[in-house]
Amino acid sequence: MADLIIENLTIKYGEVTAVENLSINVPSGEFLTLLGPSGCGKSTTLFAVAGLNHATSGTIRVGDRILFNGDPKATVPPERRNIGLVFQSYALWPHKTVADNLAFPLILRKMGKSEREERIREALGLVEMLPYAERFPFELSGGQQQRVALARALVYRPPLLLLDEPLSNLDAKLRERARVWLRELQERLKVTTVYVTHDQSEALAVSDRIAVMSMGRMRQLGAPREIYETPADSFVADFIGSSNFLDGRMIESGVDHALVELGDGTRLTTAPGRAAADGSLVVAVRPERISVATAEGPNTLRAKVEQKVYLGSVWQYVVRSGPVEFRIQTTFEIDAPEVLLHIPAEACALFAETPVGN
Ligand SMILES: Nc1ncnc2c1ncn2[C@@H]1O[C@H](COP(=O)(O)OP(=O)(O)OP(=O)(O)O)[C@@H](O)[C@H]1O
Repeated sequence: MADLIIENLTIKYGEVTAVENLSINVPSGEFLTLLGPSGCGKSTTLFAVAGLNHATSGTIRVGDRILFNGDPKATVPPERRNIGLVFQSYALWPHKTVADNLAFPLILRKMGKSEREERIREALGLVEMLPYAERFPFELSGGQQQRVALARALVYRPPLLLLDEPLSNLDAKLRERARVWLRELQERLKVTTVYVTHDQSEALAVSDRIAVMSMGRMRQLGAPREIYETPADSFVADFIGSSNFLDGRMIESGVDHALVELGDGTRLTTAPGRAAADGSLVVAVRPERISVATAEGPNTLRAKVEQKVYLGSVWQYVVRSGPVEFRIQTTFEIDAPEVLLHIPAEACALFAETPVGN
């Protein structure tokens, strides 16, 4: 298996800069996810690694092997990159059986019949599809077809596996099961994997690390928990999970804490952070981190309950304190028109700007 190294990758389509100065190092055996909203450049990045589009500048290497460095003579064509690729559409050949679908990349590599048969058996065994070897794609469910597509990508034992929204054609239940299974398989094979999705819960569930992208740039790279709990900016705080963004101003900025004032005059002690030059800031706080308090104290505030929605496992509310409106979440029902809330200091991240980007 091998490291994937992307350095200063820029990809332009005429006036559009789809990817800008992207650098990521994916160590051997890692499961890295490119996560971001539609159009942020995830697929363009993945396609550049596969050699399916023309990068403008930068370097792409697998281990010591240069795949792209801007010099056309050094660019390795896609069929010689030896990368396993799985797309959203399974792209199986409809007129070939499952076994023949897997045989094709091996025939291209001029592999002999007996070795081919052994590899096909091994790959179908990995994805638990061995009994279906002689079926045609139309005789399989969507989930089974996706397993075959994965087996076809793995059959020649590539050092690098690229997956572009591979589960998005599956229904929600199957999708959840498939991601657990996919992650287990990847851990077993230790194949370096780059996974593209716009689904944050999928990214949090399967990845060793996540690269959050917006408008062609990487906003944050880190382990799922790090991305969720300490977002680098307000875009990440907004895109991963859900956050309240409360306008305020900096009263006191310390090394290990800050004191801010919200629009209703409430003062909150928060984690340290930045304000804009004029002292204005936004406090990002996740609905599930706000709790109902039993007595007034530091970081408590009284709010009117304006909306209530039952979501099955939790209740969600919109509450208001003066001009400050935010969402909270509880596992029990609040019946009163007013509620006393506690916002823990460590649950408050400060940013100089409200979220921008897509
Ligand atoms: N062949 C192309 N010609 C011109 N612009 C393109 C081309 N392919 C992609 N783009 C543009 O590049 C940007 C990034 O597209 P890309 O497909 O990488 O986004 P994405 O994050 O994968 O989105 P999605 O989740 O919708 O697939 C978009 O603005 C898109 O319109």
